[in-house]
Amino acid sequence: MNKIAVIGAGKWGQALASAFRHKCNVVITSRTKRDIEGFVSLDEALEYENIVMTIPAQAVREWLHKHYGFKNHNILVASKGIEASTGAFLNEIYEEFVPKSNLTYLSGPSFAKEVLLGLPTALVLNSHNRMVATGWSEVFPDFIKTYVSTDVIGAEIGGAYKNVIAIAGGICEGLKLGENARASLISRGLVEMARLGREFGAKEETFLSLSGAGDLFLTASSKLSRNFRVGLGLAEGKTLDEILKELGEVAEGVGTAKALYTISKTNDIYLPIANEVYEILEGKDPMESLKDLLNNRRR
Ligand SMILES: NC(=O)C1=CN([C@@H]2O[C@H](COP(=O)(O)OP(=O)(O)OC[C@H]3O[C@@H](n4cnc5c(N)ncnc54)[C@H](O)[C@@H]3O)[C@@H](O)[C@H]2O)C=CC1
Ligand SMILES: O=C(CO)COP(=O)(O)O
Repeated sequence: MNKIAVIGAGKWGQALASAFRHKCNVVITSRTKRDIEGFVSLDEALEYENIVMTIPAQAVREWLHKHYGFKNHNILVASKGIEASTGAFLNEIYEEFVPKSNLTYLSGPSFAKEVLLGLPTALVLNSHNRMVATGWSEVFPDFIKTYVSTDVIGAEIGGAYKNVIAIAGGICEGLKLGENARASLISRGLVEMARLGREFGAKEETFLSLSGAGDLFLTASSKLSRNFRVGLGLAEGKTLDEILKELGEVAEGVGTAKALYTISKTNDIYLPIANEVYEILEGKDPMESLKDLLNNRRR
């Protein structure tokens, strides 16, 4: 594996392209032409056997329908999110278009900005096909340590869920609720994430490591996180439209909160923090939400 095509030239696509260039020839494409190293047309990118997908979760299904035909590609899915309109996990969507054995999912704490700077990072390659995941692990540069796992659904849930808890983390910070509140929020968020994981057959250990706790601790406590910044904006009383316009980048927690709300109601799974985040995004006052969450009558 020494030639890779990255699809989606946003922050994560460009950071991964630069990381893979340490060992491979890399091209990159996106829906609008960009003046960046290795930019090619989508048709040319789809001729590559090894493809990295960084298209936001809410756009994936439509993109695959419009542009994709399977040609024995090995695909590394690097996006994190759950489809808002259906509650489908990314692996379910991709598996409609690509055989399971050709799919690997990237997870773990990794701000694009730090990867671009070559700072030490540890990530997990999750696939039902351990050999394919190991193949991907070999193309990462030395500053990125990689682990291989077969818990695809655990990684999917960890990567998507932490974005919603990161919004809650930003709200907590914006409302100046203190460090105690933040630690409680993050640890109860982890419990919630693992509870959902159990329902879908994920392994408990996945949530205790990079794909769960690791990514959650990072994102729910840092202004580098776009989702955290959405929470800060909500605490300041800005509308979601204003916040997303200012952000100018994707914040997957917004769509994923809606998906989790649907999953929680449909399957009767108790996900209190995620559901409060969804209600805040729908207009509930964050302070009211907080009182509801911290009320001792609720468990
Ligand atoms: N930025 C980061 O630190 C990390 C991001 N991710 C995940 O990677 C994914 C992408 O994030 P970023 O690149 O940071 O976002 P971004 O906002 O910087 O870029 C998104 C890219 O997707 C493209 N895009 C948006 N809608 C599209 C559509 N309908 N069809 C085709 N292309 C479309 C945009 O043109 C842009 O190139 C997200 O799922 C995010 O959660 C994962 C790990 C780290
Ligand atoms: O997934 C990420 C870090 O692991 C990026 O988080 P944000 O999308 O919130 O910036």
